[in-house]
Amino acid sequence: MTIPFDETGDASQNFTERAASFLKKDGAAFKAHRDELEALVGKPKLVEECGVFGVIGTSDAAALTALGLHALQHRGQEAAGVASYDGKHFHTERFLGLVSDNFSDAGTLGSLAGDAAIGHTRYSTQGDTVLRNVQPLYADLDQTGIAIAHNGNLTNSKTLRADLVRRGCIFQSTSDSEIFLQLTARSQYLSVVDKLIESFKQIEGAYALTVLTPEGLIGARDPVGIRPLILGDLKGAPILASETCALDIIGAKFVRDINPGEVVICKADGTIESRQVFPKKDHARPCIFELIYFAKPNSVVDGQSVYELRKRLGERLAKEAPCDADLVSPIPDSGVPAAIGYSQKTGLPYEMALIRSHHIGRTFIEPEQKIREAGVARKHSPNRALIEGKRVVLIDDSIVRGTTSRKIAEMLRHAGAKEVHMRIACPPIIHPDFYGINTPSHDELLAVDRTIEEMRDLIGVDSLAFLSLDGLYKAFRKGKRDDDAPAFTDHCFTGDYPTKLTDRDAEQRNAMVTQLSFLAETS
Ligand SMILES: O=P(O)(O)OC[C@H]1O[C@H](OP(=O)(O)OP(=O)(O)O)[C@H](O)[C@@H]1O
Ligand SMILES: NC(=O)CC[C@H](N)C(=O)O
Ligand SMILES: [Mg+2]
Repeated sequence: MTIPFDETGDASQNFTERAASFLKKDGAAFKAHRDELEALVGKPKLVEECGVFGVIGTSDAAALTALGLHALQHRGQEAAGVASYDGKHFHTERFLGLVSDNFSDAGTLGSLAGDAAIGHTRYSTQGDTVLRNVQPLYADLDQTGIAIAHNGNLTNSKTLRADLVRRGCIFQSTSDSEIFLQLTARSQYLSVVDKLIESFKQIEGAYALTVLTPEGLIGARDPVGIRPLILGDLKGAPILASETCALDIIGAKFVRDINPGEVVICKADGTIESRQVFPKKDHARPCIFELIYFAKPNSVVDGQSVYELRKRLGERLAKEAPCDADLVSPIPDSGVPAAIGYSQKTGLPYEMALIRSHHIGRTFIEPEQKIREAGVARKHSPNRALIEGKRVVLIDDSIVRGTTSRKIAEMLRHAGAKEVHMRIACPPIIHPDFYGINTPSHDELLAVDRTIEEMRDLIGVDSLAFLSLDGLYKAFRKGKRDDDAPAFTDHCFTGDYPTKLTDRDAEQRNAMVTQLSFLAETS
């Protein structure tokens, strides 16, 4: 079988060996950079939005899962894990660090026996970056087992946890995702699928799940469809993944999105049973930030090309906020498609004012501010020869804490730019997120309680403009935002949260247990 990842592979090796060697080559440069960064700022807690994957009914299930996770690495750089099932036993391997750091030897992949596997790359939202929180999480149930990989964040997990602990449940992690296992274990239903579905009835918040059970590979998406989950097919073997880029790497076909509130049960013979466990909605309300930042540009999310959507954001931005400048440059990587759209619409030349190191990942999803700052400084360097004496308009997808924009503006000025302007391809982010993007507090967000002029001054640019909310919806071809039934989960701009926020409300009333565990998180 020749698939995109191993066109240059060694034909004398088996599939697992080729997958391991591909991951090893790809990981070496990244690892070198991580070591360098660690020497500079101390040991980082590697962190990043999670990616999930699952496959059933094929040999090499674990190797395919590791490749899928590698394609989803942009969603979580903190930790990675794979669980497999061989018909009798579950096997798991979970590590802190990148997929390529830990799944690049055939021995590790080979120990994950069976024709079904799931995997997870982690960007932590609840629970520190320690091994006990690394997914897939596994639990023994009555007469069977279950392994689970969760993308998203639950908004009532602390409340449920406190209640379960009072009733004698023993938690093994501080991750919100363990709630699925605890509630599933307590259900009186006979089948694992029914037990799991019963757990969903008590859970609030965002989840896209891949779950491994002896009854099959299960996929589930929360009733709103906040986080993405797709179904694919590899020569009759069902695949579940966060994004289509994970199908491309293994040569699998896209079948369809999993619907909000839907559970699919995939069997080893390729059959797929679908259950709509929450009322069917006309459309999902996916998190708008997936399209703006999280998803890979070559992915297709809810039927739309992420690259094309981001280009349209740039075109719309050009219409709303033109700029008198000599050149347009992206803040790479996520600013690139919008900058292309902005350049094409305005006619200003598209140039690279910043050169991006290929050995450093995403910085926003790093867990600590000092790592984020060092990351931006080492990831981007100015293209002095191009920008000296020029008026530059920089395009980025978003400003969250302002770490990137502040550093980059300073960098371009030092490199001799005559003017530095900034255009942002989404509105100001003024509300925290509780669904899987780690911005749970108002205080961290640059745009909270600041005017555009105050932000401009703080960032240190000559002018600053953001895309309007209407412009965002129009660029995504959704017309004007329908306030009664918005097409997206867009609370970061509007404050309109699509689920209850039980834990947040309890915290505001000071009615919440804040110390989840008495075991030090370093253990
Ligand atoms: O205002 P901030 O808190 O800095 O966050 C916003 C920045 O972070 C993201 O980039 P990141 O480096 O994470 O990823 P990218 O390489 O995909 O652009 C995003 O694209 C913005 O550049
Ligand atoms: N970003 C995510 O999807 C995180 C998943 C889960 N809440 C965790 O912290 O591990
Ligand atoms: Mg960026």
